[in-house]
Order: sequence, then C-alpha cells, then structure tokens
Amino acid sequence: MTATGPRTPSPARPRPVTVTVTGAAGQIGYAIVFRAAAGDLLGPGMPVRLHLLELPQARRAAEGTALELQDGAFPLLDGVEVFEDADAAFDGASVGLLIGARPRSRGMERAELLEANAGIFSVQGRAVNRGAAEDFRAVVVGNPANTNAYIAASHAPDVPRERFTALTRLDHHRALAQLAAATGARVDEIEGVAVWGNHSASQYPDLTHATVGGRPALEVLAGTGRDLAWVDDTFIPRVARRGAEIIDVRGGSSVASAAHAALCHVHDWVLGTAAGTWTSMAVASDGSYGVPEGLVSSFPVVCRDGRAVVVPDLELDEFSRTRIDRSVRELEEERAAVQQMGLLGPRR
Ligand SMILES: NC(=O)C1=CN([C@@H]2O[C@H](COP(=O)(O)OP(=O)(O)OC[C@H]3O[C@@H](n4cnc5c(N)ncnc54)[C@H](O)[C@@H]3O)[C@@H](O)[C@H]2O)C=CC1
Ligand SMILES: O=C([O-])CC(=O)C(=O)O
Repeated sequence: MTATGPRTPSPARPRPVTVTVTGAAGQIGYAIVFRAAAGDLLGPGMPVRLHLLELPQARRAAEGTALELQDGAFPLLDGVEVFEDADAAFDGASVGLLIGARPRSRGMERAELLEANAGIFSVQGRAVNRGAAEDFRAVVVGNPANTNAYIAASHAPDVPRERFTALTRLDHHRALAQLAAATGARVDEIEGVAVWGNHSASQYPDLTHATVGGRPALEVLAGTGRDLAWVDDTFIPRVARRGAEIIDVRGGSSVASAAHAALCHVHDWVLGTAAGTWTSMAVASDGSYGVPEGLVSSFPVVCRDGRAVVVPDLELDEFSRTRIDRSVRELEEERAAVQQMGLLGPRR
C-alpha cells in the first residue's frame, strides 16, 4: 500500500534515501519513524522514503502509522509504503532500522529465543543481499541485537560485513548520563566513555579513558567521594541493567530513548562523529583488542566518510580486560548456539 506516493524529484532536491524500518508498528518503530521523517536520521537536507515492514497481524497498525506520517506533512518525507514481504521492503534500501524481533515469552529458553530471532534475521539478511542498494547499512535494535546482526550478515555474503551493526548507543548514552549525574557535569563536558561487548547485562561501560571537563573522570569522581568500588558496584550495574530498571519503574521497556539512540547511531555513522570525540557502536570485529574477527561487539568508534573505525591503541587495565573478555565470551556462546542449530548463512 502506498500511503503517499513518491514525489517527482526536483533538480535542487537530493535523491531520497530509502529507509526500511522493521517492526514499524511496534513501540520503538512508532517513535522512530516520525523523527526520521523530520530529518533526525540523515540530517535536515536529505529526503527519505520510508518502507515499513510488519507482520501480517500488525499490518493495519502500520498502515495507520503511514496515514499519520502523511498527516505530519513532513517536507523531507518523499513517500511511505507498508510491506509484509522482506524482499519488497528492502528493495533499493540504503538504510535498515531492524527493530522488529521476537520478544522472550514466559518460560522461553535462551536457545528458543535465539532460534526464533535467527528465523527473522536470516530472512531479512537474504532480502538485503538480494535487493538492497550498494550503500546499504543497518543497525539492529531487536534483541539479542549483536547476534541478530551477526546472523543477518551471515545471510548477506555480498554485502560488506561491516554494514551490519547493532545498537549500543543507548548504553553509551546511559553511561554518559550516569557520569554526568554523579559529577554534576553536563553530558557535553564528558568525552571518552566507551561501551564494550554485548548489549546485555554482561556489557562493560568503561570510564578508564573518560574525561569530565578535560580531567580524568576517575579523578573527578574521587573528588565527589566516589572510588573504584563505586564504579564497579554502582555505575557499571546501573548502566548494564538500566533496561530492567526502566521496565520496573515505567512498566514497559525503553522506547523513546532507544529510538533516539538508534537515530544518533545512524546519523553519526553517515555524517560523522564530531571532531575529537568517539561514540560506541556494536560493529563486526576486525580483531581489535583480541575480539574474534566477525563477532558483532561494541567498541569505541570514530565515524568518518561513512565508516565506523574502532578507536585504536587504548590501554586496557586488568579489570577492563576481564570485563571485556567476559562479555565477548557471551557473544561467542551465542554464536556457537546459532551455529550448532544450523541457522547461519553462507558467510561465517
Ligand atoms: N538494543 C537496544 O538498545 C534496545 C533494544 N530493544 C529491543 O527492540 C525490539 C523492539 O522493541 P519494541 O518496539 O518495544 O517492541 P514491540 O513488541 O512494541 O514491537 C516489535 C514489532 O516488531 C514486529 N515484528 C516482529 N517480527 C517481525 C518481522 N519478522 N518482521 C517485521 N516486523 C516484525 C511486531 O509485529 C511488533 O510490531 C525488542 O527486541 C527490544 O528488546 C529495546 C530497547 C533497547
Ligand atoms: O530488554 C529490553 O527489551 C530493552 C533493552 O534492551 C534495553 O532497554 O536496553
């Protein structure tokens, strides 16, 4: 269904970018599409065409979202279409916001969750391989996000592996916000926070390279009476378990903050991180910091010319090394589980 048909391009207007949003009628999907249409994804000069992919039972809700997008009268919105078929939804797409996933239901084993999601992300990886644009790039939001990105990449052997990433920007933002609250600084006075590993409770939000107002964060924290034990016992678990805290307090999982983080992830990946700063993204490892090649693990990255490059040569103390290894081990276990179930595609 085309809610709004493509407009005729004018010479002054760049060619619109096709953005495929999976799970578009879900909570995060609903929060993200309006901001993408408003220019928060690719900047205020870039028109977008939205492809909303949903399950048949949520198609009508997606169609309703498309009608509302039309009612937003967004100047940058070139058109909206709703799909149930992944091949059609990814045809010509340059950006994928892979949000739709199978949630864990009561009593569901971890292996079942991985298997159910592998079904979804293998279909989508194959669809990307068949018909997405040359410059296609994706952020996987749907959990388990890192392994879902790995699975999708394995089914898209013709697409460079580094184009499939997973969202840990929300964890990065959570770490920034907690450090700001503890030190009384503004978030824009903080640099050098890094999130390593899996988007799960095993993640390692790392303050050892962070600065607050140009001073080492650990020194500034010490001035507030917060020592390394505070970092280990309070800061790290608070960030790593923030999703559960939000569910407990709000009565539902993170939605607007997750949508915001996914927009920031793609925006910075395409348009670049600000000079002298880095962010955190889960990217296919190039072997940096001993993370096995290909695993989609969170790293500190700098984005330039449309590429995300892992920040090199950071010194890791023993505590950091242990925490990173623990989270990477979990990623290896997830990969081994999907491999054993025969759910990976031709690229390993
Ligand atoms: N990486 C991160 O930082 C975060 C990840 N998440 C994850 O994001 C995902 C989405 O969260 P919500 O929007 O709150 O969930 P939701 O349940 O509200 O929406 C999910 C939507 O995906 C759709 N869907 C399921 N399978 C699909 C498929 N094969 N193709 C197309 N659509 C499909 C469903 O119909 C539903 O509308 C969850 O997996 C959640 O755990 C949530 C917050 C943060
Ligand atoms: O567990 C969830 O569904 C939500 C999540 O990933 C988060 O808030 O970090």
